[in-house]
Amino acid sequence: MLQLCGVCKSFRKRQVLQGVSCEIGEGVYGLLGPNGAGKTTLMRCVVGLYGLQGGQILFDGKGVAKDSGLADRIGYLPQKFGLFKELKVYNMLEYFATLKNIPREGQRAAIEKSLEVVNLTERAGDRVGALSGGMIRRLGIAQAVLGEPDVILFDEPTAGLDPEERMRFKNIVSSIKGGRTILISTHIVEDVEAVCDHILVMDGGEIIASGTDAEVREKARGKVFLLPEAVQLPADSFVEKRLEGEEGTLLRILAPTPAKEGRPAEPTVEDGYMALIKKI
Ligand SMILES: Nc1ncnc2c1ncn2[C@@H]1O[C@H](COP(=O)(O)OP(=O)(O)OP(=O)(O)O)[C@@H](O)[C@H]1O
Repeated sequence: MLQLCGVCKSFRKRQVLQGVSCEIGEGVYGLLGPNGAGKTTLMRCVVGLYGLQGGQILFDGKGVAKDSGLADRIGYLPQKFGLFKELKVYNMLEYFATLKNIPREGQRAAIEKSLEVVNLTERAGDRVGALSGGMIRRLGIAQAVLGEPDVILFDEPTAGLDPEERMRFKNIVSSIKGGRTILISTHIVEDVEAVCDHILVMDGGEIIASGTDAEVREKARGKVFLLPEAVQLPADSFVEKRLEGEEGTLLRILAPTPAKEGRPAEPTVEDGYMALIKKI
């Protein structure tokens, strides 16, 4: 169990995390937020890369910063995953296994397992530089899951991936999720919807909502409408989509008050997220 208690982080005088508090237990958690919300900063605090200006982060009741053995129980895929392009895939994972203090005699089995998880077994002998972008991301995932850590953090794991690779990522998460904590940061709702048991919505350095996908969806209940394109939009509304149908062109909008000439629509998780972010 990870417990974040009033976590504050500043860069010079600029406070980026405004006292983040939440509990992250077993299961898959999606950390959703727009660019600049503070997701990467929060993850970097959890893995101990940043010191805090206030609050604390506890893992199974112990302070993350104080227990040096804790880092070995956390796997992390950073947003920008540094590479040694000249190394072979297997040797790169061997290097990470050593950094993670996996005993020498257990390294081969651990590396083979992680390559299997990400479906890169066949590429173990290839140079890292010869892999495609999607495969490189999978190699990053392989190093994060190496040694089967209790907590795994994925920072924007699907950014820039094609639909097939995004699907593959979701399958990987489903295959490794039992008995551990997985936190996935993204601004793409669709990527967390299918795999996450719990969603944390972050904005302006704060967790502004926390709940299941059904609970996030409910945030937009009574605020989603379909209305003809020609009709004047209600004040403070936000157009989500343009749809072509038998009734002509319709706009799917989020609005704080019922739209005249519009009919209510069933909210999605994306609607709930947008309602929270746009404060509708
Ligand atoms: N090392 C740093 N020095 C100064 N400011 C920083 C640093 N890292 C992040 N910030 C600032 O903190 C804020 C939050 O950034 P962060 O990268 O954590 O957000 P994010 O939610 O991960 O966004 P994105 O989805 O774009 O990656 C931004 O305004 C950013 O400019």
